[in-house]
Amino acid sequence: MVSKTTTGKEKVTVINPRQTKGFVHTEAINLLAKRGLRYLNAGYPIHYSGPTGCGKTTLAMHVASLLNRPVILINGDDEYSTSSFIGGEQGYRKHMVVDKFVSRVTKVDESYKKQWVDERLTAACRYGFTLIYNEFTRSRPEANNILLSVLEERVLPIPGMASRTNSSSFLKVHPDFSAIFTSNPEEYAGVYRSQDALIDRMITLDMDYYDKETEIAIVMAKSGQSYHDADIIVKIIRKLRDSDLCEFPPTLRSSIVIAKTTSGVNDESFREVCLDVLSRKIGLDNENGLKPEIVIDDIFNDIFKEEKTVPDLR
Ligand SMILES: Nc1ncnc2c1ncn2[C@@H]1O[C@H](COP(=O)(O)OP(=O)(O)OP(=O)(O)O)[C@@H](O)[C@H]1O
Repeated sequence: MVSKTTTGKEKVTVINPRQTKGFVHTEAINLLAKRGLRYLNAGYPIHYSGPTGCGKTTLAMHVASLLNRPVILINGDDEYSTSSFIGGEQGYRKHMVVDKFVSRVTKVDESYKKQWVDERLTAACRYGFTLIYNEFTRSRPEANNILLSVLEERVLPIPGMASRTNSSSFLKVHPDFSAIFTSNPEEYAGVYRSQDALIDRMITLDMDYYDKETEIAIVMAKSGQSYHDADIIVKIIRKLRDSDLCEFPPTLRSSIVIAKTTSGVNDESFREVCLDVLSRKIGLDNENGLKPEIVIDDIFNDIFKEEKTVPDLR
């Protein structure tokens, strides 16, 4: 889907998004993309908020590709500070003039200048790229504060840059700059509560796991499984997800892994793969005291009794 380039002298990696070949379009996905584009085109940042593995990042990349601008990706991180986003003065640039105009006399004129290096937010604001800030609540709110004026006043304060460039310490945000945020409201470890002022500046579009037909279409596209087998895999995952027996509800990712590592529901390793992928989600000491094997076999029995051909699962 992406090809990467770097912006001029900066070390920032820019992704040139293209329409993905494997990207699945269904009514639910197209509607979320359309809603997002509506606000982005009106100049507002958007925020896809939903549980782990529901498809936020893939959707954000797809929406960004529709904007047809290069993309800069930031993944939220607790270690980030403001300079991780805007950049800073790094190293020196040496300027040397060697003058040999008069024979036998060499004049050397050397000067050193500190060199400003843009980081990702500065590059996106300067060139009008699309910023995808994935899982932004994993960064500390103090680090994210820099975004407040970018999103509202469309200026990026860059302390320290003015002295070097003799220009203003504010960068006017390019009119083509757009921002797409993602976060997981259910995550409680390693995340921060986002400041209200930041949330207030973006349009939050809530996501949930996709509907069954969308999940089947994605599993088929990712694995090449038949509709019949993708349907059964998705049923197993959704039953488990809705059962309240899981410590970590299985996601679309689990369906894709099972579909990609087996030849289908008749594969002799199918049950084993399901157990490998799903046991930790169920939890070894789940509250109901049920062993993962028992939970999975119950779900298999429920699902396969509806099927005409019951595969040999053991
Ligand atoms: N529309 C789609 N077309 C094809 N594949 C998709 C689509 N949506 C999601 N997927 C696939 O589903 C899986 C999960 O999607 P994604 O990584 O976007 O979820 P996420 O919500 O960002 O996850 P996390 O919260 O863990 O970051 C990925 O393998 C992705 O390729």
